[in-house]
Amino acid sequence: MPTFQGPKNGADQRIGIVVAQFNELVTERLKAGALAELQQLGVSADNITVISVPGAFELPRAAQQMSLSGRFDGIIALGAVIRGETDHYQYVCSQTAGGLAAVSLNGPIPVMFGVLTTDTLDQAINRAGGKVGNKGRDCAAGVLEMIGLTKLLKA
Ligand SMILES: Nc1c(NC[C@H](O)[C@H](O)[C@H](O)CO)[nH]c(=O)[nH]c1=O
Ligand SMILES: CC(=O)[C@@H](O)COP(=O)(O)O
Repeated sequence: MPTFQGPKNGADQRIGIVVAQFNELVTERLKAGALAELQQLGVSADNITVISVPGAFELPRAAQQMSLSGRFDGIIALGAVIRGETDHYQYVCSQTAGGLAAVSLNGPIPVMFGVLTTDTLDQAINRAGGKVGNKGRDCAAGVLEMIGLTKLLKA
């Protein structure tokens, strides 16, 4: 049975990265991981645009503007939502995830969900280059694959 997997070669791919500033101790590490992986996969630094937003809740709007600009082939959205004392966490997580999913589903290009949603700072750091890995790196590899699939299935 044939299965399709998009190429992970980044040559000529134009990538938008939108990063939340909230918990920047974590999100800067996610960004570094994404940039390192994109470079290793052959994406030119000239083809990467990074923009920052205040927090995860603002990621979907920025991703939508990037998606509709026509200037990108794929988007990586990075953030770190860490539970506090109230139920605010639930609203931020659900609206951020739902908003980014809608931009990816309804827009012309793929959007990768690189938003950590954790109970503690340690859990977030462990997933931003610590012992569990780097979600930014994961999203970088994934966005190239999704771009390849998008182009393959559009053809
Ligand atoms: N608590 C966290 C937030 N909260 C801020 C929201 O994302 C948003 O910027 C604000 O409600 C204004 O619209 N953001 C994170 O990224 N991470 C958090 O842990
Ligand atoms: C995820 C959040 O918005 C959270 O950091 C806010 O903290 P708190 O619930 O203690 O106000």
